[in-house]
Amino acid sequence: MKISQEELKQLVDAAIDIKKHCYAPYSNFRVGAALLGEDGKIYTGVNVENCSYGLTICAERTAYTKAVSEGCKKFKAIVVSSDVEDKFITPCGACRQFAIEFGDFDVVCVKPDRTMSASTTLEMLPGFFLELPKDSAKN
Ligand SMILES: O=c1ccn([C@H]2C[C@H](O)[C@@H](CO)O2)c(=O)[nH]1
Repeated sequence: MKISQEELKQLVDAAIDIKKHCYAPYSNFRVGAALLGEDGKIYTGVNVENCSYGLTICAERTAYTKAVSEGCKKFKAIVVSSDVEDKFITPCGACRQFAIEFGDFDVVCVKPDRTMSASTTLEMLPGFFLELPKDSAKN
């Protein structure tokens, strides 16, 4: 992992704490995410569900969207937290594709007891699709 133990601890704390803001009345499945930008800031996110179920946005994509809209597009790591105690909950396919758009960085899944499983965006989506527009450096 490229981040320090102190950064990891802060991300784990934030990912667990932010679950209190989840809006998951349909699944009752809470997910919290904490994303560390290369700007040093932590961008958190929660899953936000909708009565039209397919409109639901995952915690991870909430965090990426918050970061980008606040001017940060480069990331060091994301920590994903759920309430599931007996296995690690890993990002869904949509969140993996959303993440790889922003390059290769650490992805850490954490259980309520703070045990962790570490991976990277690249490991999680081999053979990914990515076609950046030619003038993407400007954006
Ligand atoms: O990586 C994931 C997978 C699922 N969910 C959310 C979506 C939905 O609200 C609930 C159950 O799928 O969990 C996330 O936030 N992140």
